[in-house]
Amino acid sequence: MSSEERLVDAEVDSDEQAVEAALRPKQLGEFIGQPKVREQLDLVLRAARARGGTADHVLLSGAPGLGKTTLSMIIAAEMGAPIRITSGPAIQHAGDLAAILSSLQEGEVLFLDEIHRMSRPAEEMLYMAMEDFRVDVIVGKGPGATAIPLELPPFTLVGATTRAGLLPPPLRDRFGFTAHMEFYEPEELEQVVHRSAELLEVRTDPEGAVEIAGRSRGTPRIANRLLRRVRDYAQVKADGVITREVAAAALEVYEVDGRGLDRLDRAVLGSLLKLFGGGPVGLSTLAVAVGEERETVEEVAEPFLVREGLLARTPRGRVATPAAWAHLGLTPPQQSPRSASGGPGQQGLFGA
Ligand SMILES: Nc1ncnc2c1ncn2[C@@H]1O[C@H](COP(=O)(O)OP(=O)(O)OP(=O)(O)O)[C@@H](O)[C@H]1O
Repeated sequence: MSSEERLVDAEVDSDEQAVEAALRPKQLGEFIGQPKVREQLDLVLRAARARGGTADHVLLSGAPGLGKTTLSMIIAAEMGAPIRITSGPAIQHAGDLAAILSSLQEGEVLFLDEIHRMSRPAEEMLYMAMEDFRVDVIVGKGPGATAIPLELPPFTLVGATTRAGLLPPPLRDRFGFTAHMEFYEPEELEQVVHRSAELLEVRTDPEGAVEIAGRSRGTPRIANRLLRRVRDYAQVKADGVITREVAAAALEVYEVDGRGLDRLDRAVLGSLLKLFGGGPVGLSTLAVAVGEERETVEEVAEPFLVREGLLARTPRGRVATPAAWAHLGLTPPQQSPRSASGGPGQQGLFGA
C-alpha cells in the first residue's frame, strides 16, 4: 500500500487542491486552533500595519496539513498584499530565485513551502535578499564573472518547513517571527468539521463531528477529507445528515478506526502483537510479516503509532505499549520472570 492511497495521509492529494482552497479560512479570526500562533501573529501583523510597512519574515514549522499554506495566505490578506507561492524543490538554481525575487511587488508575500529543500546557492542568495532586500546576480563564468547588484522592493518571506531544525541556523536567524504549529485538539477539529460542513452545505450534528474529529489524527486536512467521504456515504446510504452512526459506518467502510488508524497501521500493530507477542522485534522482520517495504512501515505507519503511544522504537526493536493491546482488544501474554527482568525474551530471535 502506498501512502498516496491512504485516506489518513496528511499530505495533499493532487486532485483535492481545489476543494481545499474552497475550505481555507481567509482571515485570522476564522482560523481555528493554534491560539498562541494566532495571538503572536496578530501582534506582528497589527504592528506592521500601524507602521505602514511590510511584516517581518515569518517561519512556520509543523507537520503537513496543519495549516501553514492557509496561514501564509491569511498573512497576505491581513496585510492587503498579493501572495506568490513556490517551494524549495522548485528552486534549484540561484537564478530561479533571482527571477522570482526581482518580479515581486512592494509588500508582496512570498510563500516558500519546504524551504529546507532549496539548493545551497539559492539559500545563500536568500540570506541577502531577506536581510538587505538586495541580491547579487552573477553574470558570466570563471574569472570574468561579475556580480550585478539588484535592489528588491521590501517583501515578506513566509517559509514553511516540517521541521525548523532542518534549516541552517543563518537562515533560521533571519526570520523575525517563528511559529511552531501543533497537532490540533479534538474539540478544535470538531470546529473545523462544522465550519467545512457549512461551506459544503452538509448537515452535521454535533456527535457526527465528534466522530470525524476523533479519527482525524490531529490534522485539519484529514478532518476535511474524512468529512467529504462521510458526506458521500450520508448522501448515498442515509438521508444526507451526518450523525454519529452515519460517520462511524462510513469510516468503517474506509477502514479508518475510532482512533484514526487505517488498515496499514492496524496490520503493523496486529503483527507486532499477534506474531511477536508485542516485541521487541526488528523493523525488517516486522515489515516482512506485514508484507510491506521497511520504509513504508518506518515512515508511513510508525510515526503516528509512536505519537499515539501505541508503539515504541527501542534499541532492541519495536515494542507495543499496553495501550496497543487495549486498542486491538487483545490480552498481553503473561511475562515470564526472565523476560520481565530484562532477559533476552523474544529479542534473541527477532532483535533489531
Ligand atoms: N486552523 C484551521 N482552521 C480551519 N481549516 C484549516 C485550518 N488549518 C488547516 N485547515 C484546512 O486544512 C487544509 C490543509 O491546510 P494547509 O494546506 O494550509 O496545510 P499545510 O500545513 O500548508 O500543508 P502542507 O505542508 O502539506 O502544504 C486546508 O483545506 C485548510 O482549509
